Amino acid sequence: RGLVSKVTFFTTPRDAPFIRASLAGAGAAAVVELPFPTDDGLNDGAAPPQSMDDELASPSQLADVVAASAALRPAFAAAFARLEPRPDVLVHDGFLPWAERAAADAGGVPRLVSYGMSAFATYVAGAVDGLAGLRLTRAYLNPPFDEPEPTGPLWDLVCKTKASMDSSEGIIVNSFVELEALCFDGWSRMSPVKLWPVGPLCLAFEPGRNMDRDVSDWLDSRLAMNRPVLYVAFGSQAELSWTQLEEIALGLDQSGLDFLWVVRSKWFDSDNRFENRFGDKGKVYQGFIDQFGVLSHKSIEGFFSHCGWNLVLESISMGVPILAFPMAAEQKLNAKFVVDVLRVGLRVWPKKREDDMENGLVAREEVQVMVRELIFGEEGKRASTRVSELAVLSKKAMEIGGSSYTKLEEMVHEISELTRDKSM
Ligand SMILES: O=c1ccn([C@@H]2O[C@H](COP(=O)(O)OP(=O)(O)O[C@H]3O[C@H](CO)[C@@H](O)[C@H](O)[C@H]3O)[C@@H](O)[C@H]2O)c(=O)[nH]1
Repeated sequence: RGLVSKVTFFTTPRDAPFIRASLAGAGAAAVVELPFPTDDGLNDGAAPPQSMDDELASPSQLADVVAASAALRPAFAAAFARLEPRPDVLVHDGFLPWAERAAADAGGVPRLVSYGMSAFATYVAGAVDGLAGLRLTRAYLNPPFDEPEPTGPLWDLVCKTKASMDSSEGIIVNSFVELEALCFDGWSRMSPVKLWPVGPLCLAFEPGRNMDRDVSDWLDSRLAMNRPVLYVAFGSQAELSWTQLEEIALGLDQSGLDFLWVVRSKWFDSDNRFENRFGDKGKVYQGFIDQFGVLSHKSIEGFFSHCGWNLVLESISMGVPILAFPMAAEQKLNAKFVVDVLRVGLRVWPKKREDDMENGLVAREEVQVMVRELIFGEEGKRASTRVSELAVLSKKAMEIGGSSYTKLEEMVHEISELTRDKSM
């Protein structure tokens, strides 16, 4: 929108087509590809995935993927040094802490860190003080963060990430002031590094551009019959046991609701135990779907999901209440925020069973009762009203003069001042 004159994206050849497609029509944006080195074993079969979008990637491999990405630093530094004119700012993902040294080596280029989590989770990760009216226990954290003295590769990664954020000029958050006001206030009391909420970024796009015809036809048919649809998707990285998948399948089937369920390819075994299983009421989709498009469809009245932060924002932006089934990363915190703070959703709870004492299963009865409560129950109705209000606020935030638009302007202005001061 004319705030920045030139942007260069650095990415790997694997992700470049996706970045280019997203930038179509975005004007002065260039893409530079940085291939992974081939002589360090990264490309052989035993190597970790090179992206968390990889079908093989699991949350436990995050630290491996990040460590592998450090091999890109020499190529990045060389390409960065060749940029003309010299860049005013480097924006990098929070999970690339090696970018700090690259920026220092390039003569101290100021950095902004783009961090994928909510302001709430970002605040909790660094906070000493609690947030008023909110009770959190270690049960809302996943290993190793629920330990009194965490250790291990994930802990080390989070410490490095935090250090690179603390030494940056600011942190870009996909959120908006009105959604997490309490957390932005709490953060500004705790840290001199500014948080810049410039989202929900999904609203920069028109939803439904890449909808599969088969999916939109099926959703249209439900709308025509006035049958609400529950959308079910647990993200690309969820690791669900067969037993748990079966409980979900039985619960959905017994709920009598119409549902669209996106499943990972690896969940399809040779028996194809999900395809054609639910008849006309349950559509199973295998692979990557246009999720934002699905959420924007008028037939969708609830989202049963793992509560990754991006989908939480997409669901809120489209006014769809959430049934939370948090699994990995900071998803339990997101679920807490969605259910108890924003009050735009409900949550399923695992039941301890003798055969699964460690994690407990979310049982079919729980699934059946809670999906119906979300769509038809009193609590679901309240969540639906509240999420519709937040959907309006989210769109206002992204409009010209809205809070996220204004924050973006302020951020660019501050960085320009900083570079001007440095060059004087
Ligand atoms: O078939 C699919 C699957 C995903 N998506 C999109 O991909 C993104 C997925 O992001 P998110 O909802 O945050 O889920 P994860 O990929 O699981 O996110 C990881 O990263 C998030 C922060 O960036 C954390 O909040 C999560 O806990 C962590 O699992 C969203 O925009 C989805 O709409 C699709 O469009 N189609």
